[in-house]
Parts: sequence; structure tokens; C-alpha cells
Amino acid sequence: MKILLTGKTGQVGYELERTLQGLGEIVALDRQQMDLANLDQVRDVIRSVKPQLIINPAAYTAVDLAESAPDLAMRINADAPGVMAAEAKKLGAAMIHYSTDYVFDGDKAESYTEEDVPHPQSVYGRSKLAGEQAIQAAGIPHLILRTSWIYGLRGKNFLLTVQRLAQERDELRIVADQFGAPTWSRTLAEVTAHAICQLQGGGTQANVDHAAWSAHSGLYHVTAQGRTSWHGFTQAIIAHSSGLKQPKVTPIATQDYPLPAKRPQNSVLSSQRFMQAFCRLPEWEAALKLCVD
Ligand SMILES: NC(=O)C1=CN([C@@H]2O[C@H](COP(=O)(O)OP(=O)(O)OC[C@H]3O[C@@H](n4cnc5c(N)ncnc54)[C@H](OP(=O)(O)O)[C@@H]3O)[C@@H](O)[C@H]2O)C=CC1
Ligand SMILES: Cc1cn([C@H]2C[C@H](O)[C@@H](COP(=O)(O)OP(=O)(O)O[C@H]3O[C@@H](C)C(=O)[C@@H](O)[C@H]3O)O2)c(=O)[nH]c1=O
Ligand SMILES: [Mg+2]
Repeated sequence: MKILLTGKTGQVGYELERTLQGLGEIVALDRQQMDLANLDQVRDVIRSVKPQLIINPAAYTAVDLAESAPDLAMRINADAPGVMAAEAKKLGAAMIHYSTDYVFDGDKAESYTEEDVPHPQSVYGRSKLAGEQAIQAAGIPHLILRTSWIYGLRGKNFLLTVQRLAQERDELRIVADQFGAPTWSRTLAEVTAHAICQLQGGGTQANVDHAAWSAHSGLYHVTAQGRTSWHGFTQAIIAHSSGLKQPKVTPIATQDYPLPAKRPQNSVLSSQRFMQAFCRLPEWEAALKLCVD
């Protein structure tokens, strides 16, 4: 099958381009080849590539900057996926899209399921929720994979920030009252490939298996298992990364680290639905160890 992959320079896009090899003909695009802020270009590129599956990890992910660029965030995170879904509909193509724990307000005590009502507290969260809704409205076979706290060895992420700060400072002050599940970019790529393989009868089918996709179409939470705070994540990063200096890691409250965008206090997602339909997910700390090893 022909797969159009967006955002190949991003954390997840980079891993996907490598992990998807073997599942079909991968047309992996960067921002210059398909700018999601340019909806006409998005339409034209999809019409010329004619994919059977569109995978869209590209997004406006700068959570704080989005607060002062709501129109651009909305175009990239909501309007562009809407155009992709409309084009997929015309082509008879399926779509895999990624969304975020930041669609929730964070006030729930337990982990969030797919049935919980989103209530985003930031421009980024609102724009990602609008993207989910645009895809759902198109009536195409799709998987929307909501994940959280993505890290890896490349790109911009909390793991690399902490590793850098550990070398520069004697003390890190990290919020200890926001809870979530750090998820390795490679895990997401691997379970995405697993899902495609399963839906495509072992990956041998050339065309979209509409019956299999329709039976599994929908919204899934997909994160590493377990939970921690940003402070707990920081302690684990410092414990497991070899050769790092060992700064003091001081727990602080959210109010002591003011930022433009409000983050959810609890954004732990339950991945039970995905694990029942597709495959198991690793514990966050086990995946972190493998990543930094
Ligand atoms: N990062 C996280 O912690 C989380 C992310 N997600 C979601 O998962 C998905 C993948 O995230 P992640 O890999 O971390 O994201 P990154 O920020 O690492 O990568 C984003 C990608 O989108 C591309 N992009 C941004 N703007 C445009 C544009 N206008 N046109 C074309 N491409 C563009 C970037 O290109 P360039 O390199 O040129 O900037 C980059 O390739 C996203 O949908 C995100 O919302 C969900 C939960 C957590
Ligand atoms: C660097 C730093 C951050 N923090 C806090 C701020 C914030 O509450 C928390 C995380 O900071 P970041 O800005 O790296 O993370 P943030 O950009 O909020 O990460 C989010 O990105 C988007 C794209 C998502 O979809 C989410 O799942 C989530 O991963 O850590 C400290 O307390 N001390 C520090 O020194
Ligand atoms: Mg950030």
C-alpha cells in the first residue's frame, strides 16, 4: 500500500519513517514539501501522491507559543487534518492521526478513558481536539491515537532538556504536582506499525482492508503504562542516563513555574482499549531505560 507520512523530521515522524519500511511504499514529507499551514498545498500534494493511508504526526507542538498564535495552531492542528481527511474520503484512503492528553482539563483523579469528555485548557489542546473532530466528521476509516509526554533521543523534548540542564546546573526545580505517562517516540512508531500490520492481514494486502479498518476505526489512548510527575520523570532520567552530573532535583508546585499555557494536573490516560484491540504497551520506566541505554 502507498502511505503518505507527514512531519518526517519530528520525534514520531522520524521513528515512523524507519519503522514503517516493509509495510508499503512510504512517501515521507517534511514541512517544505507539504506545509500544513498552506491548505491548498496539502490538498494538491495528497491529490498527486494518491495514498491509501495518510499518517499525520506533524503538528504545531509548541504549547506555550500557541497561546499567542491561536490561528496558526488551529490551521496546522485542526484545519490541515480536516483537509487530509476530506481528501482521504475522496481517495477511499484511511488515516492515522496523533492527539494529546492536553485535550483534558486534568481535574479527574483516575486515568482518563476515551469516554471522558475533553475540556482543553490551552490553545494547543483546543486545536488538537478540533483536529480529532474534523477527522471524526469526515466518515473515513481512521485511528486517532491520543498519547502523552513524548520523548526520544532527537528533537525537542523533556528528556533532552533535563540531560542538558543536568550538565549546566547544580539544582533542577521541577513541578511535582502534574501527573502523566512519559512515552517514547519509538514505542509509538512500533505500536502504530503493529496496528497497521494487524489491520492489513499481516501487512501483505496492497489495498486498505476496509472491513478490518471499519471494525477498529476510532479513538484510542496510547501511552506507556504507569504514571509519574515531571519531577519523578526527571529523577528517573538522571538515574538512568550514564555519564550525567547528579544535580539536586527539587520538587516544586505548578504555581512556582509560571508558563503561558495551563497544563492539566492529571493527564494519565488509560490505554486498555488499544491494548485489547492491538498490543500491549511497556511500562514508562522500562522504555526510558531502553531509550537512554
Ligand atoms: N511531543 C509531545 O509530548 C506530544 C505530542 N503529541 C502529538 O503527537 C504528534 C507527534 O508529536 P512529536 O513528534 O512530538 O512532534 P514534534 O514537535 O517533534 O514534530 C512536529 C513535526 O511537525 C512538523 N510541522 C510543524 N509545523 C508544520 C507545518 N506548518 N507544516 C508541516 N509540518 C509541520 C515539524 O516540522 P519541522 O521539523 O519543520 O518543525 C515536525 O516534523 C503530534 O500530533 C503531537 O500533537 C501528543 C502528545 C504528546
Ligand atoms: C524545563 C522545566 C520544566 N518544568 C515543567 C514545566 C511543565 O509543567 C513541565 C513540562 O514542560 P515542557 O514544556 O517540556 O512540556 P510540555 O510542552 O507541556 O509537554 C507537552 O507537550 C505537548 C506537545 C503534549 O502533547 C503533552 O503531552 C506534553 O508532552 O515541566 C519545570 O518544572 N522545571 C523545568 O526546569
Ligand atoms: Mg514543550
